[in-house]
Amino acid sequence: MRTLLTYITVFPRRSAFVLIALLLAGVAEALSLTALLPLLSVAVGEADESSIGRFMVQNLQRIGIEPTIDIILMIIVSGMLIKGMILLLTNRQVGYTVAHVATALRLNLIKALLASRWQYYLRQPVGALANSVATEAYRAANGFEHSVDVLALSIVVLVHIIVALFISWQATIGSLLIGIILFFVLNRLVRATRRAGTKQTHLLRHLLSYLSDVLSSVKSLKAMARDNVADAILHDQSCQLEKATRKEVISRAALLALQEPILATLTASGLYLALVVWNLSLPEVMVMVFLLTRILGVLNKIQRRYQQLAVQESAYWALRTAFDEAQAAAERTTGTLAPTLQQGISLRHIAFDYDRKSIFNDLNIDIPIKTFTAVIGSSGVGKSTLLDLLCGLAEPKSGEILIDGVALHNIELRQWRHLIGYVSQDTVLLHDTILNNVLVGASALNSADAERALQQAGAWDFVNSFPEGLQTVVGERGGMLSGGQRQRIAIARALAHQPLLLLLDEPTSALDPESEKTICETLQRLARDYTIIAVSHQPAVINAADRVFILSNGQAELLTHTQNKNTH
Ligand SMILES: Nc1ncnc2c1ncn2[C@@H]1O[C@H](COP(=O)(O)OP(=O)(O)OP(=O)(O)O)[C@@H](O)[C@H]1O
Repeated sequence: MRTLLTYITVFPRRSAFVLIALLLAGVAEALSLTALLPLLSVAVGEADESSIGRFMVQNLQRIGIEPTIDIILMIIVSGMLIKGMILLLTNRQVGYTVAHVATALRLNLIKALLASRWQYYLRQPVGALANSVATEAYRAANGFEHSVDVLALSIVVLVHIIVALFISWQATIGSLLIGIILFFVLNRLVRATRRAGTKQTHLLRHLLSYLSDVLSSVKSLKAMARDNVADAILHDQSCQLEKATRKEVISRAALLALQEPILATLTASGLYLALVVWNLSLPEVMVMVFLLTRILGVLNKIQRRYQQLAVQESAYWALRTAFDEAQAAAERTTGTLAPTLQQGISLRHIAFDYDRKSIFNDLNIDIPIKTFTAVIGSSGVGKSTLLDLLCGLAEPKSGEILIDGVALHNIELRQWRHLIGYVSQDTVLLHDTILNNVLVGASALNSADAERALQQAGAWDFVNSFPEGLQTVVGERGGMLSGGQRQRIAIARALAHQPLLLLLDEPTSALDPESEKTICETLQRLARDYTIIAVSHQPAVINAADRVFILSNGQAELLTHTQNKNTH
């Protein structure tokens, strides 16, 4: 019930549309079948005493239609045709709505995740995210369909009951009692399905997070013949998932199989009472049988839909939890000022911790514009963290980052990031063309910008030598290119939008000396117009830089030229 109400409040307009459409179809069916049986029996002169039959005959006669057999049959057929038409339109609307709900859930989650704090994002397993976006969103959208269906069918059963009460209140009450007994007897199966659905959601998340981790490191695992370790764990998780799926299918099949015989037994008992114990007339019994089957048929349908909802709802709640958590971890954007970079960047007394691990305790760095600064230091000292602080992916515990004298927390963060070109330590390209890899996320740029950036990054010669040129597809994670080629494409990506500040994390670690020299010359040339900060261990980069900072003990020291020479 909670899921049903939540769906309706989250998607009120869509729910109302679908509900009305399903209701119209259901009510058309209820009226055409339930009300026309007594009408038919009145028309053929059977002793049907029901008020609704007489009421309908009188009304037909009032508008000049004599309720003969052929007219009545035509009315029944027309009623069913109208119902069919309404159902067709309804199903179309339901289809559109399910697709819309799935898309909305996906987009909301992706948006919330991308807007979350970097530290939060880092903790999210990629496979679980892929699972949320792909399978959970689809299952949750199906859950939406089932929940609206349950609601619409409940209203239809109410219409059936109201019409039926006019025909025979005893038969109606009897049907309802049987329906309620059936509902409680079989509800255990619905609960079992819900448990299986929740388990499936949980297991699928684990399985897919693990799978994506294994797939991203498959090369080294294969090379060491350790792929069987992954296989064993994946096999175990897949078996558990299979078990949960089996339970769900069994509960679903059991509900379907048990509904009919239990219904038949209860109906037969009712008939026995009616015919033998209460000695009711045959027309009365016929009406009673008809009502029993119709009302119980709809009640059964409700229970089956409810069971389907029970399987799918866990996907919705898992998705909702992921969305709420991502929203709670949204990046705080306190700043409103438009950024400029005409003087320089200063870090003043910066302290920064990861949980309880102190990385910086008193970091002071000045970076004038149009300079090439290299940052060195032993592994794990905090070089990448420094870049994270500069682009606002991490926030200092205390101290200030000043951009042209303005504190970064007073600057509009997205505008500041638009001024940055960033090359990360691990170059992972998209499985797409070189052109799209360079222009990704910058819709205002075109192939001329990509070509210029590739030339600046020293990548144009090899790109141009490919038969497909810019349209060459680079393979999964850029696997069809060498490490150095991938790195140069990543540098081109950072240069494509002509940023003012270039942040490079080990930009030449995968390059041969010749390519490294080209990149360093490029960086020196770019430093005439841009401000460049490069984290690196490579002597070539350190030599090319105008200034070198060494990080140690949570602080930074500017090396003199002689110290610089001595460090390598
Ligand atoms: N998201 C994180 N959560 C917790 N600790 C982290 C996180 N990222 C990095 N660290 C820790 O902070 C320290 C500094 O990490 P950082 O990546 O900045 O080092 P680095 O100097 O760039 O290292 P390397 O030269 O090896 O790339 C490391 O000890 C690392 O384990």
